[in-house]
Amino acid sequence: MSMFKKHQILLLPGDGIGPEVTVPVRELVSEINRSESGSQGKFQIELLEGLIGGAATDATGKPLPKETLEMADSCDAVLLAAVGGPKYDLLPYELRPERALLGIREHLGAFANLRPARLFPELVDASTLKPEVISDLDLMVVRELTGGIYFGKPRGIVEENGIRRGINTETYTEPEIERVARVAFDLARKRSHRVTSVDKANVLESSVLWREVVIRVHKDYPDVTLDHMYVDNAAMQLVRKPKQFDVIVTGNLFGDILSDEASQLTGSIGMLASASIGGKTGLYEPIHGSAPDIAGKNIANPMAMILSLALLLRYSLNREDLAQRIERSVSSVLAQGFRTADIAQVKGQVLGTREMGEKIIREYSRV
Ligand SMILES: NC(=O)C1=CN([C@@H]2O[C@H](COP(=O)(O)OP(=O)(O)OC[C@H]3O[C@@H](n4cnc5c(N)ncnc54)[C@H](O)[C@@H]3O)[C@@H](O)[C@H]2O)C=CC1
Ligand SMILES: CC(C)CC(=O)C(=O)O
Ligand SMILES: [Mg+2]
Repeated sequence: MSMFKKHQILLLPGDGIGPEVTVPVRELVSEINRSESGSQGKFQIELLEGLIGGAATDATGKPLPKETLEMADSCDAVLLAAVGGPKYDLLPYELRPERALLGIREHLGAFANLRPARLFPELVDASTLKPEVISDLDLMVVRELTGGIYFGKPRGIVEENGIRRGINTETYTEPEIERVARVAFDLARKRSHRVTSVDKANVLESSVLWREVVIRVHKDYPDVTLDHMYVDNAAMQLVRKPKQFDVIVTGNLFGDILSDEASQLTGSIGMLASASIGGKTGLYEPIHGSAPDIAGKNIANPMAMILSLALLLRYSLNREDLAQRIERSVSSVLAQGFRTADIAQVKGQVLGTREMGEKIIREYSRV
C-alpha cells in the first residue's frame, strides 16, 4: 500500500473557454505523475473536479454549490479556469457566475492575488510596445482580492422618487491593507527590492488610508524602496515605461484593470497566470475570463492556464523545480515558433488550443 498522500487539486473548468483550456492541464498532470513515479517518486497529484459559475447553475441551480466549497477546503490547492458568459448576464447579482468567483476567493481567504507579467523573450514581437521598451519585462502586480469595491456594502440598485441609483462602496480596513502590503514587500525582497503602491489618494479616503498603512508597513522593510502613484498615472506609465516597475501593490479594482493592461505588454491576456494566496488553500487562475467570443472554437491560448498550474506547484506544492520545468516547456515551444492565434501577429505556426497543449506536454517530457 502507498505510504504517501497524493496531493489533491480541485480543478474547476467553469464556462466559455474554461473547459477547453482545462484539457491540457489534465494531460499535463498525468505527465507530471508519470515522470515523478520513479522509484524515488513520492510526488503524485490527484485531480478532483467541481462545478462553478454558469456550468454549476445549469447543473444545480446555484453558481457556487456547497459541495464545491467543501471539496476546495479538503484539497491542497484549487485551479480555476474562468466563469461567466452572455447566457448569465441578466441574472441577479447573487446568481451570477462572477458572484461565485468572488465567493470562492472570499471563502478561501485568498486576499493576495499575484499576477506576474513576464515577457517571454520569444514574444517580443507580439508585445504592443517597442523591443527596447519591453525586452526582459518582469513585473508583479499584487492585487488585493477579497476587499474593496467588489465586496463593499452597501451595494445594489435602489429606486428613489422614480429614479434608479446603482450603488457600490469602496472600503478598506487597516488590517486588509497591512496584510497585502506585507505580501508585496516580502515578494520585493526576493526580487529587485522595489514596490510601487498604486491608489487614488487625491480623491478617495479608502486610498488615503491605503497610502498611510503602506507607508507604516514599509518601516519594517527599510531595504525596499517604496513609491506611490495615482492609478491614472500608473495606467499611463505602464505603457510608457513599464520597466520602471517591479512589484505593484494595489486594490482589487485597480489591480484587475492594470493587470489586464500589463498582459498586452507581454503579448496577450492568454499568457498571464495568477496565484491567490493568504488563505489556507491557494487558488490559481489565468487572469483572463471565459472569452465567449472565441469559446468552442479550439483557438483559445491554453498557456495562461498551464502557467497557473506552474504557480500552483511553486506556491502550494513547494515544487519550484516542476514550476520551472513547465515554464521552460512553454518557452521552448515558443522558441520553436509555435503560436496560438492571439500571439501570432508577426510570425510562427498557428496551433489550436489542444495542439498547443500537446506540444507543451511533449516538451515537458523532454526538458
Ligand atoms: N476570472 C474569471 O473567471 C473572469 C471572468 N470574466 C467573465 O468572462 C466573460 C467575458 O469577459 P471579457 O471582458 O470579454 O474578458 P475575457 O478575458 O474573457 O476576454 C477579453 C478578450 O481577450 C480574449 N481572450 C481571453 N482569454 C483568451 C485566451 N486564453 N486566448 C486568447 N484570447 C483570449 C477574448 O477572446 C476577448 O477578446 C464575462 O462574463 C466576464 O464577467 C472576466 C474576467 C475574469
Ligand atoms: C469577476 C471579475 C472580478 C473577474 C476579473 O475580472 C478578475 O478577477 O480579473
Ligand atoms: Mg479581470
